[in-house]
Amino acid sequence: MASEPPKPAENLIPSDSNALVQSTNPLHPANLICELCRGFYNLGWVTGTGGGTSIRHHEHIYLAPSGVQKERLQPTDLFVMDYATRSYIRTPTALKPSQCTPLFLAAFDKGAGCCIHTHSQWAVLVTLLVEKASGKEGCFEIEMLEQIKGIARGRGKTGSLGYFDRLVVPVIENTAHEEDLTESLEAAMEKYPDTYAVLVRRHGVYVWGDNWHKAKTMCESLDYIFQLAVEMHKLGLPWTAS
Ligand SMILES: CSCCC(=O)C(=O)COP(=O)(O)O
Ligand SMILES: [Zn+2]
Repeated sequence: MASEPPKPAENLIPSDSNALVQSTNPLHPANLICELCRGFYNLGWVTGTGGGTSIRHHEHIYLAPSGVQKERLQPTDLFVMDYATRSYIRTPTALKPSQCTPLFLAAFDKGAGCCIHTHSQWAVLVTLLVEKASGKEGCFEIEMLEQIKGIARGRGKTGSLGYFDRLVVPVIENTAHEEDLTESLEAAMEKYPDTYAVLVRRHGVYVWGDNWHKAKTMCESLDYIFQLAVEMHKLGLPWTAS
């Protein structure tokens, strides 16, 4: 998806490679990523090209290009990676894969089927408030909100968090380059094995789930909670009882 109209010879891809991304099924990952990114753009989650989403479909990883307007993605813009070998089996001409690729792969290595990265302003503001409250390292913690029930209990566990459960989302420090976040994201995943999200200070959030439906539900629930938390803070209301 170049910003200028393509020259006739550009974006020519062998037809067998196109078969990986062309389907009349709206639930095909290539169609889903385009539809999801349009929705995420309208939520302010992937503004100015940042953020995005990736889906694992059996042995294939579907990835958007880097630095493109995510709301205008077409299925033929997508990269496809073989998960086992980490080699690209579809590479659109003149495009680079998302800088978030190693972070998405970290989520897939934990069993995720979909990972969403947003630059939501609510997520960014929450990381600033956590910084203020507890110094450099920290977690966003909140309890007694109905929407917490939108978050799964943890990997290998059944069901969702309950109203009286505390939601804990680790915060990692931002880096100059997206891919350099990978090590600290993986460390946070190890330290908080039940988490489905990691906030990135002054940057946004990574949210993953067993499939696109669960990842989207949790991302929406978290964004709602982050917004509420910012408003609660402005009103002087605490996020937790203790
Ligand atoms: C304004 S985007 C800065 C880089 C970034 O944070 C990001 O998420 C990039 O994602 P992409 O998929 O466009 O490589
Ligand atoms: Zn980002």
